[in-house]
Amino acid sequence: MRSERGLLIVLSGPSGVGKGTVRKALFEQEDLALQYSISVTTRKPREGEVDGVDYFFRTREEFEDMIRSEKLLEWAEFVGNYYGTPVDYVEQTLQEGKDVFLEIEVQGALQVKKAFPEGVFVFLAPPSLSELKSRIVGRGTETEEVIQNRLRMAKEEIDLMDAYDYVVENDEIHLACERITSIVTAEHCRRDRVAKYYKQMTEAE
Ligand SMILES: Nc1nc2c(ncn2[C@@H]2O[C@H](COP(=O)(O)OP(=O)(O)O)[C@@H](O)[C@H]2O)c(=O)[nH]1
Ligand SMILES: Nc1ncnc2c1ncn2[C@@H]1O[C@H](COP(=O)(O)OP(=O)(O)O)[C@@H](O)[C@H]1O
Repeated sequence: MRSERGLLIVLSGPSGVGKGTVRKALFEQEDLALQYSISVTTRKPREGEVDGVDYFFRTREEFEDMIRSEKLLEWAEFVGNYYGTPVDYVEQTLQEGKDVFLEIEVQGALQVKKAFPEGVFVFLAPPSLSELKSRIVGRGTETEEVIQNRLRMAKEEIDLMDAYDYVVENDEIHLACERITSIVTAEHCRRDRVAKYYKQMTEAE
């Protein structure tokens, strides 16, 4: 039997570790049936990014309005831009019994943990800091100054690893995906078993 609410899965970790890449690979696995929560950001779209698909691209005024009207489950300012998760989509989708997947930075993940301690928190870790730097540089989307800022933040973020339920190394994309898939499957099993025994106990009362 399946518990009614969906699972909230939060993938976080330092910029450049491969969160976006691993998330895209995970969403190619249809059997997982994860629902991706599209974030709102004030960052300018990169080439090829589409509003409403990659992000909801908004102005700072629009974003601050969303904060004031409590439309965000969490939000953070990251390297000069705002990023946030629309709360209604997450709530509605979990209510429908579907699993919601967030891919967010570390400060936001810690806020979600306070609001949804029952969520599954996964930290994606680089094989090493030098590999992390090569990935950010290799992506070629950031200036040297932004790269230095992101690396500085990465060191602070790695310090917060311990707050997560799981740490998954992103050495190879397919291996990281397999590990996350196993985590989701195991968490479903765990919740289903708890729900089964809970039901038996309440029926026996
Ligand atoms: N807190 C928070 N972080 C987000 C959200 N959406 C994306 N991020 C994170 O913001 C950081 C910067 O994202 P982005 O500018 O797209 O760069 P990239 O992920 O490094 O390619 C990444 O660590 C994202 O995971 C969100 O809704 N909330
Ligand atoms: N396992 C991996 N091995 C080698 N390169 C990777 C791996 N995962 C991601 N990358 C590369 O690292 C760079 C950063 O990945 P990205 O998904 O944009 O990171 P994030 O979303 O965490 O900022 C990209 O160029 C991507 O192709």
